[in-house]
Amino acid sequence: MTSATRGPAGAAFGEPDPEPLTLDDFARLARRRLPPEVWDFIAGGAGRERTLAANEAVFDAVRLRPRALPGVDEPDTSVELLGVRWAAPVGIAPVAYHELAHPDGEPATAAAAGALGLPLVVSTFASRTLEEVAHAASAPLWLQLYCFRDHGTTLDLARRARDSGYQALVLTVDTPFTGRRLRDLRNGFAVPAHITPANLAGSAAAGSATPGAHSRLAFDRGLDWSFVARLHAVSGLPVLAKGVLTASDAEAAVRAGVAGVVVSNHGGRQLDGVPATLEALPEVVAAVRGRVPVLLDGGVRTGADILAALALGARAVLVGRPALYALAAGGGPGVRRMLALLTAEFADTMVLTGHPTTGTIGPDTLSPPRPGLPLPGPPPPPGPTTVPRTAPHTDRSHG
Ligand SMILES: Cc1cc2nc3c(=O)[nH]c(=O)nc-3n(C[C@H](O)[C@H](O)[C@H](O)COP(=O)(O)O)c2cc1C
Ligand SMILES: CCCCC(=O)C(=O)O
Repeated sequence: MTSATRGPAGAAFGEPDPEPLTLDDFARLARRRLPPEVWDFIAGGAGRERTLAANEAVFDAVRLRPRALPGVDEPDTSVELLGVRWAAPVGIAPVAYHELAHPDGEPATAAAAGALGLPLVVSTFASRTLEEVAHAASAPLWLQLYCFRDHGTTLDLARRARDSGYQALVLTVDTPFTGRRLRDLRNGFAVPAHITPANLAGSAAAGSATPGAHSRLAFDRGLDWSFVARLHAVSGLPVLAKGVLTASDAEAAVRAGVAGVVVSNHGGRQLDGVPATLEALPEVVAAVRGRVPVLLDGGVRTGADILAALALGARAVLVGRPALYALAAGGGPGVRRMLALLTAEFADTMVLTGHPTTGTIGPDTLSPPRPGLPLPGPPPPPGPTTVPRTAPHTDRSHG
């Protein structure tokens, strides 16, 4: 990454920004524009940031198998998720506080994603109300949920999502509290006072501007898998689990009735030292055995990365930081351009590997792992998995 005083491609500070051609270009532009502590909050990870680095490094180590004279004219990049067609197998991951990147916030992101027929997962910590985001959207919206100690707050969000036309809920299962993010601790990072979690206004969970401290006070650490059924019961919406990295958690999620699993390490922001998501994907895909779709997020930065994730069994991927970087670099039009670049790269990669549709992308699209490279191996053989017992279905609300 270039320093804050150098522009993309080494342009000296003060020169006009060149047109971004890659997602990495958007990151460089964002870094120049954002206050350093906001950049650190977005870009950073937990602990020594080993998992954060691994997410991209494992994608970088993938080697694709090309197809000579592929005979593919216009590939069909679309996929179907929960009965709905996405224009390409990529959506925007739930990311808190889009207003940190640009005052237009989540509605701008939603409009950009909608223009390309791609979904947006709205965060519990969105800086605009979920109703306002729905108003700006024209492609599927899902709502990500954290479960607060006051379950009523979370269940209300689920009902509001249903009433506003959201098509699914995404329960984040890797965050009993936010991880130890050393950059934020060193910077004393707090969300600026004018940016608030709009959907929590007036609730007991509205809390403080310091995400780490707030999560330790407000999130329900006693949550168990029975909450999946509870969310479905109050909203009627399909519920996906986000933050699954192992076969046993995948099995627990499927038994709890999820409609999908998102292989995620929260962008390296939770437990430092866990595998890169592409490494974890084969184990989860093998455990899920096709019962529900598997998505992946973490480190996806090119169209080839999307292809690699699909080759190893993901139905679709989500991008997190690139959305905020593009928003910082160019508002809604920036996000639109970022998504257009990513999907165009993916379409090119489909042609060059000989795939007319996403359905044919399989493991034979990748070269086998080479010794010494951190590449995902073949999925482990199916076998018994240890599943934590799901607690009886009780209402655990405290208020
Ligand atoms: C600034 C920031 C805020 C995030 N906020 C949330 C959130 O509110 N809920 C959630 O489930 N995940 C959140 N995530 C994690 C993302 O959903 C996603 O897992 C991760 O960013 C994917 O990795 P990528 O950024 O490398 O694409 C956040 C990530 C970032 C960078
Ligand atoms: C309490 C805000 C949590 C946002 C989040 O999930 C993240 O920063 O990774």
